[in-house]
Amino acid sequence: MSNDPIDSITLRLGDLTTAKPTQTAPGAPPSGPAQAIATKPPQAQPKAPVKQDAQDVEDSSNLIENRHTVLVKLADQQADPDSPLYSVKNFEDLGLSQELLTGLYEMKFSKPSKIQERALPLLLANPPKNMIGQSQSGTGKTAAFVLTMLTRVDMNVKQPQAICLAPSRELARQIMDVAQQMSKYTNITKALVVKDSIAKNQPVNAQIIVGTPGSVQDVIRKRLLPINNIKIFVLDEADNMLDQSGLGDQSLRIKSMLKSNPQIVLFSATFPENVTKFASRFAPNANEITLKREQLSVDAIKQFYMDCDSEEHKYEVLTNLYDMLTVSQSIIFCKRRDTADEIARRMTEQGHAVVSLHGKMTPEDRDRVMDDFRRGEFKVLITTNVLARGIDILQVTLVVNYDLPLDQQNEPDFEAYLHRIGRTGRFGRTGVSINFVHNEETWSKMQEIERHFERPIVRVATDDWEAVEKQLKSYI
Ligand SMILES: Nc1ncnc2c1ncn2[C@@H]1O[C@H](COP(=O)(O)OP(=O)(O)OP(=O)(O)O)[C@@H](O)[C@H]1O
Repeated sequence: MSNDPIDSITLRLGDLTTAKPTQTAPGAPPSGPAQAIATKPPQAQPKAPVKQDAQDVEDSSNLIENRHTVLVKLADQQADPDSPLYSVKNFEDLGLSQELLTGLYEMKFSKPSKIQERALPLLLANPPKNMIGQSQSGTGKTAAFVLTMLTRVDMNVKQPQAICLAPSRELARQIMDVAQQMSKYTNITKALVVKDSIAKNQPVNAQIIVGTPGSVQDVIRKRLLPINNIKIFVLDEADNMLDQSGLGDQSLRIKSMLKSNPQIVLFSATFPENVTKFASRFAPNANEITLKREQLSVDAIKQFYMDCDSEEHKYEVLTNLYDMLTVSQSIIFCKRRDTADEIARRMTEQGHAVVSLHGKMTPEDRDRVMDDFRRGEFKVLITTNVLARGIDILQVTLVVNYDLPLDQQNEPDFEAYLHRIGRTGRFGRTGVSINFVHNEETWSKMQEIERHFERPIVRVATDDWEAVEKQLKSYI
């Protein structure tokens, strides 16, 4: 088995002999070398002197130290050909406009990851070609498709030109946030189309649309969103969007309504066999960047399991874990919404700063909870598979599978597992995932997962908390 994704990544190209990289984003002509771009970090505003005690001083120097360490580690990884973050090129070599580059540098993106370096020239080439792109969780797929959507916009056309669909409102909001930041130095207009985000009967004329399938389908059907000028149609978490009966039907229906022959772009960390054929039909003659199964896991995510005696013992182990560890932020995944609520209620009673989020909540509550968690007001988010995919919060260093992810046949859901643990260990950071098993059946399902990804899931004792602390602390 090769550990080098560059050697073993499969790159299937369509006929590129006539393709040229797009040089500019319309309305954003290139000028001058990259060095001319605003690369300096924004100047800190002078503040009135504040009294700091010794603890404060220590904390802020730690922060600087941590950020420095992360950046150094990232630079090392981006220079390591074995890493999915490796690249030989710079963003300036990838055919992006000056304005987008300025946005990127302000976001502290200094070098592309492997998927960005490989996918962007193919995505931006003319005539446009479809793309099926796969890369490990947290390796920067969002930037690849958001930059493509932004580059495809013709500023003279004041109508929607790019649609991106995502499986959850939280992910759609996050993608919109990335698009806002990346396009900060352009005049490109954007609209989020999720439940309750658009006033009733209000037309949607923004150039970039990001949303969930149901809501987007709804505004198109009501003829509130003109689709004659759509040039690019992106499905993030594409395997999920094409597989799930509801989302799959909706995505397919939206695609069939688009008569402008848009470029189809599918991205995900996983493309299980049962959807690859459908994906190829959905995005015909696509350039394909795919990974082998054994390349899917992010090695920086250390995987553990804890042997519990019973369902109730799982809760006890969970609270012991949180009493012992100082985790910056973490996500606990449960199978059912009521389990998520119940654990949140009990842990809150015991004094932990936790919150739950699931599909039964109102959109307003979901947004509030997510925003609070992003701001760090809660350290623990308890949720279901609704947040398994795409959510990017760098402070999350621990993921707990309180219930193992199982599919409708009660078999291990390998894709959900990979996406869940991928909420940590983002873009070169380390992370820990812990699976709770409590009987023969869950233990054997966990072993199937271990065999599937060919990565060890290491046992952590539940009777010697000192040992547990030692074992986990260095990673979290
Ligand atoms: N070139 C880059 N330089 C620095 N940071 C980057 C770069 N590209 C992406 N990032 C950061 O890496 C993190 C992960 O990126 P992103 O969310 O796009 O991953 P992903 O591949 O879409 O993951 P998932 O499969 O979980 O959806 C984000 O915080 C993003 O801002």
